[in-house]
Amino acid sequence: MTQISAPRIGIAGITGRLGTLCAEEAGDALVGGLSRTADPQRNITTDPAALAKSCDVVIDVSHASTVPVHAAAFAQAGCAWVLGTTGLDQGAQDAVNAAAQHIPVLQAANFSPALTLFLELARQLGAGLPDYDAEILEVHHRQKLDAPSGTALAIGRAVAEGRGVRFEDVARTDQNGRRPDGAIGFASLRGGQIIGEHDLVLMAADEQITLSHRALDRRVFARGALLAARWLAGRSAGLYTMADALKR
Ligand SMILES: NC(=O)C1=CN([C@@H]2O[C@H](COP(=O)(O)OP(=O)(O)OC[C@H]3O[C@@H](n4cnc5c(N)ncnc54)[C@H](OP(=O)(O)O)[C@@H]3O)[C@@H](O)[C@H]2O)C=CC1
Ligand SMILES: O=C(O)C1=N[C@H](C(=O)O)C[C@H](O)C1
Repeated sequence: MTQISAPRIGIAGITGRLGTLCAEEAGDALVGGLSRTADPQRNITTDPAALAKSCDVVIDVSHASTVPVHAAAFAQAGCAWVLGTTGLDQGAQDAVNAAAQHIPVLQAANFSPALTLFLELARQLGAGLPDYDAEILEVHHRQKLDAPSGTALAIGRAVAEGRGVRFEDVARTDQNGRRPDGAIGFASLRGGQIIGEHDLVLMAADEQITLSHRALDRRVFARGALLAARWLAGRSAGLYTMADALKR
């Protein structure tokens, strides 16, 4: 691994809510971005291969449908990839895993430092309270496209991992019928301009515990994405997490 001291950064989804903030946080390190509409004056292209050639690392906060194409282009160019886009289907996730054989990829549904620690606490709660009913509630702005949020799914995976069960066997998004033992349930609310709220609730007959996170400023994600990009550029190929980047 050759750590790059001042990596050149590109942003996929640069015109979006989070992409705009990432561009601001990148400052002079920003090389350009990806959009469905090119803007040569800002070095915004529609071609992922062209962006990747001019960058050491791309922060990707765009749309799940772009993931397979980005995976192939960035792997081909040898460009590091910080992937924050959520709503990936299994095909897109397979493309991410394949790219990580060739380039360093840091995938995080949530770039917040506190939320990253939340995942570790969720794992511990899952392990320590294996028989409690686990429910995850997430609330987001009215424009959000995917549900449950990527973060909610990551919290659910952490609880399942703590319990030593396959997430796919216990995840429950449909609340109809009697609650199966061991299920990990999800509920989503959409409205207003809520930046991102996540609660993990573990319930027994005689007590309950709630772990809560509230994003108060979307910039927390942008700052985390930049930290991840600077940490990732120049690393060996592999699939990394936000927890890796935050290790002291
Ligand atoms: N990891 C994290 O911490 C966080 C992750 N996210 C995730 O980042 C992603 C972007 O979020 P956000 O910035 O709020 O979203 P926006 O919709 O504001 O931005 C996404 C951008 O992606 C581009 N895009 C490319 N292809 C498509 C497509 N088919 N449909 C829609 N947009 C497309 C659009 O740019 P153009 O029109 O110029 O092509 C758009 O502006 C989401 O998946 C979200 O869940 C969000 C917050 C935090
Ligand atoms: O779309 C958003 O806004 C957010 N998406 C991420 C997710 O799906 O978990 C992270 C954050 O909650 C904001």
